[in-house]
Parts: sequence; C-alpha cells; structure tokens
Amino acid sequence: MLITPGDILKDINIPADLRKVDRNKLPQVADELRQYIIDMVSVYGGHFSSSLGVVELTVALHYVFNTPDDQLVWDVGHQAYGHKILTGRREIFHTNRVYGGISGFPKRKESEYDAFGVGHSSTSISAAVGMAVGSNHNGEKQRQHIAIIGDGSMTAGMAFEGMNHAGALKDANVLIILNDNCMAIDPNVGALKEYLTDITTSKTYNNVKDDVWQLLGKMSTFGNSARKIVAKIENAMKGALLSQSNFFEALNLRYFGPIDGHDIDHLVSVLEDLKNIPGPKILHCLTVKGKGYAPAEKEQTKWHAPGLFDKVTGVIQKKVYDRPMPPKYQDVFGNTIVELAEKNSKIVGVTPAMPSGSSLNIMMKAMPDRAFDVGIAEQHAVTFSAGMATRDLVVYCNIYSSFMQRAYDQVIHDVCLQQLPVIFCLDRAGFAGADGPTHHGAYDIAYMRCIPNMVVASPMNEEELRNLMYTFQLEETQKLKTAFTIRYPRGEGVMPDWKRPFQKLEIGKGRKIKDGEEVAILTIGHIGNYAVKACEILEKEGLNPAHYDLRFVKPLDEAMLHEVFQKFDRVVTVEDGCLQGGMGSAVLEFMIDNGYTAKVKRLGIPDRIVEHGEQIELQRECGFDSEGIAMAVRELAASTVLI
Ligand SMILES: Cc1ncc(C[n+]2csc(CCOP(=O)(O)OP(=O)(O)O)c2C)c(N)n1
Ligand SMILES: CC(=O)[C@@H](O)[C@H](O)COP(=O)(O)O
Ligand SMILES: [Mg+2]
Repeated sequence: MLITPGDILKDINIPADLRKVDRNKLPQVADELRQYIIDMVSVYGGHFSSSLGVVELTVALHYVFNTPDDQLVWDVGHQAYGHKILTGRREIFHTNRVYGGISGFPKRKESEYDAFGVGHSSTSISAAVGMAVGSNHNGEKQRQHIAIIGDGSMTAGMAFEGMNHAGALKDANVLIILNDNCMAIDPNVGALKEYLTDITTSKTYNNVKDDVWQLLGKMSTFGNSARKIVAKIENAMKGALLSQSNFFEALNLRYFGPIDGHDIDHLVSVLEDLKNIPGPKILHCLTVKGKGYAPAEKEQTKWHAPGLFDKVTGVIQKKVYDRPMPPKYQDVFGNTIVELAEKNSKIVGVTPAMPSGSSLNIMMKAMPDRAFDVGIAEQHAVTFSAGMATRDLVVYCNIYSSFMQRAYDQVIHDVCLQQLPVIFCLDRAGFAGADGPTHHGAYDIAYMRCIPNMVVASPMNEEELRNLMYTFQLEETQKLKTAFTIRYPRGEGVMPDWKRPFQKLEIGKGRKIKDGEEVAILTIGHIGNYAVKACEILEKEGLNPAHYDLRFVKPLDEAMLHEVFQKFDRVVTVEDGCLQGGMGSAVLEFMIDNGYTAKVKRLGIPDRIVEHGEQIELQRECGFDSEGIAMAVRELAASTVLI
C-alpha cells in the first residue's frame, strides 16, 4: 500500500534536512510525522502509542542536536519510530519488524543514528554515561549524550545505578530526558510515580524552581567566572530548596522541568539552553502516551502495540476463526493462578510491569491484595518473591524469559542457594517473533538447568501447564526445598477445551507420545506439537519414528532415557531454546555418563543471533519447524550409524 508522507516530511530524509527547516514550521513537521506513524502502523503493525507520545521530542532533539555526532540513546526503543523515519529509514519503514526487514528497535548495525542497541528497558542512562566518559577520554568534550527514558523504565534499578554514577561525574555531558506519561505498558506503579506526580503538580515548588533554573541556565553559558557564581548559588539553593525537595538534585543531577513535551517551540528553546550547560542534567517532560490519536489516548494499554487497525474508525482487526481456538498460554496461566489461589490462601503472584502481557492482570483484578506489579524491576521481583517464600507464601513469579536474564544472580543467590520454593513462570520462552533477538527467550533452559535446587519443566499443552502449576503449589512439593521453572511460549496452545480437572504430575517424569522404529524424537514443551506433525508427515512416507516428550529438563526422566538409548541408536532432540547447554546437551550428558552411544541430531536455536520475524519463520530458518524435524529424521534414518 502506498503511504505518502506530508509536504515537508517528504523532503526530510535525514536530520540534516530537518535542520534546514524554518523553526516555525516544526509543528507541521511534527503533525506530518505523527500522521505518518499512524498511517504506517495501522497497516503494518508494531508498537504505536509510545512513538506518538514522543513525536515533538523526536523532532526537537534532531533539530537541536547534531545527530549522529551527538548521541541519542532511546530507552527500550519501542518509541523510536519517529526517530527511524527521520533518520533515513522512511522508505523501508514498511519492513519494520518483518522477517528480513528493519528492526522495531534501534540497532547499531542498522544505522549510525542508532547510538545504542536496545529492547530491554532502563539501559539508556548507563550507556549515555559510558559514552560521555568515552568521549571525554577521546578529547571530544563538545559531544552531547542524551538518554531518553520513560517513567516506566525509570523504575528499574539500573536507571538508578546510572544516575548514581552520573551525578558523581561533573564533566560528563549527559542529558537525561525523562519522558513522563504516567504509563508503562499498563499504568505505571510505585512511589517514584507518586513522586513525579507530586513535583509535577506542586505549584510553589515549580514557580521557585523555574526562576532559579532560568537564572542558572542562562548564567552558565557565560564562561568561567559566571559558572563560579552559578556554582555558589547552586550550593546555597541545594541546602535551601532543591536537594530537599528534588530527588534528582539530591543525586547531583541538575533538574529542569517539568515542561510540556508536546510544545515543540518551547522544547527547542529549552534544549538549546541545556546544550550549553555542561555536566549531568535531567529534563522532565510531560507527555501523553498515544498523543494525537484519540482512541490511543483513551485506552493506553490496548494501544501500546495494537496490531493492525482501521485508522479512521479506530477498530483493531481481530482474527476470525471458523472453529474454537486454543487459548494463549499466558491466559491459561492467568486463569489458573486465580483458580488455585481460590483454594490455597498462601498463593500470591508477582509481575515486573507486565500485568497484561503475562495475564496476571486477571488475578490483580480478582485478588488485588495477592497480586503484585512491582514495576520494571526483575531483580526485585525475584528477591521479593524469595522474601515472601521465607514466610511460607507460595509465590508464582511470572517473568518473560528474556527479561529474567536481568535477575539471574537473584535466582541463584536469593532463591536456589536458600532452597526457597519459588515458582518461576517464564513466558515468551523460545522465539518471541517480531520483537526479535532482544526478546527471544533463547537461553532459559541452559541458564536454569545448571543451577542446583532448581526443577525445570515445560508443558506441551495447556493441560500440562495447569498441572505443573497445580503440582508445584502442593504442600508436599513446596517442601522439596527446590525452586521451580515452568517455561512456555508466546501465543496459543493446542487445546480449545483446556480447562480440565487438575492432576498431580510426577516430578522428573516424561511421557511417551508414540512408539516407533529406527529413530526416536525427544522434545520439550510446546514444540513437541511440531514433532507430532512431523510424525504425521513421515508416516505417509513409510517412516515411523518414536516420540517422547521429556516434560522436565531437570530432573531428567532417566528411566525414559534408558529406554530410548537401549532401543534406538538414532535420536533427534528438539527444543525452542539455545543448543548450547540446552535440553539436547542434557540428553548428550546423560548418554555419555551412562555409556551409551548413539547418533544424536540436536535441533534448536544455533549459536548466532537470530533476527526478528514471525515465530514460525524463525523456527523454519533454524530447522525445527515440522518440516525441519521431519527432514532431520529422514536424514538420520537414511544414515549409516557406525558405533
Ligand atoms: C527489562 C525489561 N522489562 C520489561 C520490558 C517490557 N516493557 C517494554 S516497554 C515497557 C513499559 C515502558 O514504559 P515507559 O518507559 O514509561 O515507556 P512508554 O511506553 O510509557 O513511553 C515495558 C514494561 C522491557 N522492555 N524490558
Ligand atoms: C517493548 C517491549 O518490550 C514490549 O512492548 C514487548 O514488545 C511486548 O511483547 P509482547 O507483545 O510479547 O507482550
Ligand atoms: Mg511511560
């Protein structure tokens, strides 16, 4: 579909073109950019409302700063569509998040304007501080380093670590732009949010502060003697007003704002001023998530990443099916935890800022006192869960597989070493799809199975997910002095009639899906359904492989593996996780440790970065879709085994 940019936007290919535009035309540039984002995302999909909220900021930043020499570091990066469109990627923007196309996030190898690769939140301040120190080291004292971070991302420990360091580096040219829209994906939470609202609404504080900073800001451009006076006034002010009442000032970050992040003319003036004030500083901008598109302003969570929609009516496209569809795994989790919690009063749920994404919002609604959104704080989520477990609560801590990477030490140090029976539910395990490598849940089997006092399981369908959740909360299981991991993928399962009575599962017990000859296929989790299809394909060709679902990667079902290696000298292992250290590796370890020899073909995610695309496209690329599994079996069946 041909989508044409507006009159001014069409001639802006890179920021140098933008910087030639008359300042009084900038509102028009912003309007056209906003419209272009609406046009494109409605037809091609992607993250939406975050980019709409920073349109004016994006234009003003590229107008005032000398990008790409000055470094713009977008936090998370889901709001950087305007930035991409203004930095040479308008013509290819229709390939955003598509297999083989551009990434939905800033990416260093994609553009010199993407100063830092991103996808996970709260890295921007640390990265910008590092860049500033690097620039100083290289004698590039004039270079500016700007971190644009949302109020949600500001809740993470890493953002505080970055500010703590920045405040101690008087020479670091770092400007933090706090894009405060009171939203993460769901409404933002926590004391910091309350604080930001307080300083935004306190009139007295703002009047005094504005006068002071206007004076200081202006004076600091006048050279050394004026700077000394500024420093003196600053010190006096710190005791008197700012450090007491302003959190950022207390960290030695000069705080400016709050200002209207949609008033582009004012933004340009303020940024021009700040450019001339050296050292670490923060500009607090107030914006509206979804700005300029009424439905998105109204229902901000729904429009974070809405899928395709009719931009005129605001109706989001829904897939229509001619048969009952299986539910998403996340919804099975969300409903099941409520069902279990109704019977077991010890059960609580935790999510670090993903209530909608994990479906813990179902419990938050039904049992608000027993379900916690702790903000973007994976490390805290894990240790907070550990703390509750010491008091005998049964904790389901739900974290996307790739975000759990942040909290690895907490899993080891605070949970497993202390033998606390926290139940980790790792959603989005395997390929995340269009979000790409930052979000792929590729490593969890490998990083969880090497920790002592950890059980690692993965359900092949909805019923198994329910039964694993059920089993792990039972009193006798909680007493085992081990933590539990249940990993499951993004998207739907396979059972439309998923709500079946709970059954206790034996820990470390897999199941044989089918008997067979010549080759055995071993799978873990949902991907086992691909093996079922592969067997159907192969059957038509006269091949009859056996299929075993391990269900547990740790502990392994040793009896089942003895059966496999006694019966078969050709084995295919299939997992939607990294090959190195994954389930296939565990099977090989078992084989060697027990003196078996067999030809083993391991299918899974190879030791390279797999980019974005639909999950099935990426699985095909890596050779573990149904056809890939069938091919591996064919090849093994035809090969000579010399053992
Ligand atoms: C470490 C990590 N945890 C969780 C997420 C998922 N996530 C993506 S955007 C987002 C909310 C970000 O809120 P904010 O920074 O305020 O940006 P806004 O969308 O409001 O502009 C969350 C929780 C992530 N990307 N990284
Ligand atoms: C930017 C980010 O990290 C989230 O918005 C993520 O894209 C959500 O992914 P899901 O759609 O799988 O919840
Ligand atoms: Mg926000």
